[in-house]
Amino acid sequence: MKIAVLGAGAMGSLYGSFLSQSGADLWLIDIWKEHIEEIQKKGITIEEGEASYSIPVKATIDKSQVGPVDLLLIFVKSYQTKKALEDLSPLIGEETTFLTLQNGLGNDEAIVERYGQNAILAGTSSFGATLLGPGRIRVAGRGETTLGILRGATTESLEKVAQLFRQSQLNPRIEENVQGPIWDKLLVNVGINALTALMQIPNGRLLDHKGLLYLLEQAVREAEEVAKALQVPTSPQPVEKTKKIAQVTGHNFSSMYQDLHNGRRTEIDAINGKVAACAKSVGLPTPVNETLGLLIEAMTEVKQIKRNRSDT
Ligand SMILES: NC(=O)C1=CN([C@@H]2O[C@H](COP(=O)(O)OP(=O)(O)OC[C@H]3O[C@@H](n4cnc5c(N)ncnc54)[C@H](OP(=O)(O)O)[C@@H]3O)[C@@H](O)[C@H]2O)C=CC1
Ligand SMILES: CC(C)(CO)C(=O)C(=O)O
Repeated sequence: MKIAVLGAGAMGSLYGSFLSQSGADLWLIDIWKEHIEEIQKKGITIEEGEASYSIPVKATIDKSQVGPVDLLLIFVKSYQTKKALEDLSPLIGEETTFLTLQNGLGNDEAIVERYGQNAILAGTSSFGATLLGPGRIRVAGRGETTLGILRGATTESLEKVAQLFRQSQLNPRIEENVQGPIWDKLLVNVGINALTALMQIPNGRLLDHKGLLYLLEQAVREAEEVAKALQVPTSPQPVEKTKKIAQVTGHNFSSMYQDLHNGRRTEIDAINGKVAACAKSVGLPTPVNETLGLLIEAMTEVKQIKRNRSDT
């Protein structure tokens, strides 16, 4: 199978290097020249626990070098998705299947809007990774990959992708309705990410303060009500699950904390912002999610974080 990963950051490099070990013809594509040049020279260097190892992977900034692929895995940040989908003609043929494992809502819609004629898969990843520098990532933890059909794909093609993920130690789990796990993950991010970013605290500290815990619970409950109204089959007890994850990842800094800390934009629009937007469409109030969205937006301005040329 010929595969391209668009967005070779923390997660793209992790998935790309693992998938390449299954023998797939795999390409990493990114806009960051220095990173790609380092991968071309040394492969992806992975730190995991005390171990450090390198996996050779083909990498390029030039899509025309790759040609049409069977599977295109999108791993840019959610605010980069629309722009990243613009110029994919060298990679896309009639048989190309898209796959998004990005966080938040709206990535799948953006792919459907532009490439609705192609087969599209979606899912979630509970692996964790950080980009350390050009050609180098740290795998923070291994988890599982949920996979499901969004549009146009056959169960055979989904199983073929799952089989490849199995061989690549990416622990796939096929889901009948993939919106369920996408929202399950969203509910956790809704409760943890913005609050930790605003307070500049690790995840576990949310549990130590009555007020923060209240806001976490309210944000998740509001989003749960929206999911119910939209008839998304989420798992039970999302508030308890979110608190448990805050506890288990107690010393970790959330991705939104890290983005703000590193002077980057956040995925707030695809997380709390999208919950608030979906709520409006079904006539539900989401005051806590709206407030968190406004505060992160203000913080982004206060820190004078600029949009990249790759963002929408
Ligand atoms: N990191 C994690 O542990 C997890 C992340 N996720 C989700 O996965 C997604 C990716 O996250 P992550 O890997 O951390 O993000 P990163 O920012 O590390 O990686 C994204 C990469 O895509 C590049 N990029 C941007 N636009 C384009 C484009 N048009 N074409 C090619 N490459 C482009 C970026 O370059 P530049 O930096 O120059 O913009 C960057 O190198 C997000 O939705 C995130 O929420 C999900 C689970 C865990
Ligand atoms: C689960 C959690 C909150 C872990 O930090 C996460 O997914 C994130 O930081 O984006």
